[in-house]
Order: sequence, then structure tokens, then C-alpha cells
Amino acid sequence: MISARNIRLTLGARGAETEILKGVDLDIRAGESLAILGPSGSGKSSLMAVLSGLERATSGELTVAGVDYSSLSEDDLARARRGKIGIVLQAFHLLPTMTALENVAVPLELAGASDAFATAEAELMAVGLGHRLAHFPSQLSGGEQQRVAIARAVAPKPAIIFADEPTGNLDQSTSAGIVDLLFERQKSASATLIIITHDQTLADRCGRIIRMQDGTIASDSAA
Ligand SMILES: Nc1ncnc2c1ncn2[C@@H]1O[C@H](COP(=O)(O)OP(=O)(O)OP(=O)(O)O)[C@@H](O)[C@H]1O
Repeated sequence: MISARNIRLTLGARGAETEILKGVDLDIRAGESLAILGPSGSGKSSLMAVLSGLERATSGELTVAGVDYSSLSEDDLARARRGKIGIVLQAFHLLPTMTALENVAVPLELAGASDAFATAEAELMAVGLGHRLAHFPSQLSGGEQQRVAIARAVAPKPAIIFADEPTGNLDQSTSAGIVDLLFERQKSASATLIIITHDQTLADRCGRIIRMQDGTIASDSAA
């Protein structure tokens, strides 16, 4: 599903560049669940940004879901990503002026789905929010907002779901429910799941754990 060879990422102004990813090699099979662990600043979010097509690698080869990302422009990357990749972030990034239903349905509609609202409603029911469709983000708890974000990420039936610290802003019992949901939705969509986390218990639920250290993969093992 993902094949990365010698991925390097350098960011910053000329003369003050920082090499953030220093030659990452990684293969991820379809349907795998993978946790990315590592100290703050080791490059986890940067690796996710490159693998999900949000950021272009400075050099290296990258194939995602059969598409050669290394040769695509930023615009083509955005097109390649659409519908194929779902992203869940720590800060839920819901649009405050839209209801829960609209937050899930509108991106589907923009992507051309004819049954966007029906699909969005079904996804929100699946994450236990059938009774909160007309609520705005400010009227939802943190855990509920993250459920909406998961429904939004999964609704287009992406091949890959990325989650960056999906429970970082939630208390422990809410987190457990969110993690259950992520794995359940992954199974139901037969998607590949890649989670960045500092939580060893969450990592242990993934089939595979990689550890980043200073822009490289320091270890890669079955959980
Ligand atoms: N635009 C940028 N320009 C220069 N350096 C950057 C830029 N973005 C990130 N960095 C640096 O790249 C390094 C890796 O950052 P990254 O966010 O990928 O780490 P991380 O492992 O996800 O950390 P955390 O666990 O704290 O989120 C950090 O040292 C960061 O300061």
C-alpha cells in the first residue's frame, strides 16, 4: 500500500535548512495497522505529512496506493489524496459554522458523491452520534468532536487512514472509546491504519510498531 525509499525532507529558508527526515525506507502492506512512536521532534508528523501527500519529500521515491507520489506536483498530490486517504488529527479541525452532519457530508459532496448526506448520516450513526447530527462543534464534547472527525475521515472509504495523536486532547476513558472506534472503522473499511502516538498501550494494539529517532526509523517490529 505504501512503499517509501530513501525519503528525505529538508525544510526552512535557504542557509538555515533543517534536515528533518534523513533517508526513511518503509513498506506498509494493505490492511496493516502501524504505530509510529518516538520522542518529540523525531520526525513522526513530518513522515506522516509526506506519506499522506500533504508535504512533498525533498528527495526519495514514494508510491502510495499504486500512485507514484514522487513525480506529482502539489496540485496533483491533492487530487491523488482525495478519497484515498483519511486523516484524523489531535485538534479535530471541524468547521465551526457547520453541523456535525455537514462537516462529514460537505467534503463528500465536494468530492462528487451523489448520496453525501445519507452516507454522512450512516457514518455518524456508526460512531454513535446519530442523535447529534444537527449539533455544531461547539455544542459537542471533545470525544464527540473526535468521533465526527473519524466519521469524516472514514466516510469516503479511504484505503489508508492516518491518525496523528488522535487521543492527545482526550481523557483516558474517552480515549479508549475513540481508539476502539478507530480500529472498528478500519476493519469495516478494510483500510490500512497508521497512528502516531506517545501511548504505548495504543501502540501495542497495532500489528506493527516503528520507532523514529532523529529523522530515521530506529526500530521496526511486530507488536
Ligand atoms: N517548517 C519547518 N521548518 C523547519 N523545521 C521544521 C519545520 N517543521 C518541523 N520542523 C522541525 O522538524 C523536526 C521534526 O518535527 P515533527 O513535528 O515531525 O516531529 P514529531 O516527532 O512529530 O514531534 P511531536 O511528537 O512533538 O509532535 C522538529 O525538530 C521540528 O522543529
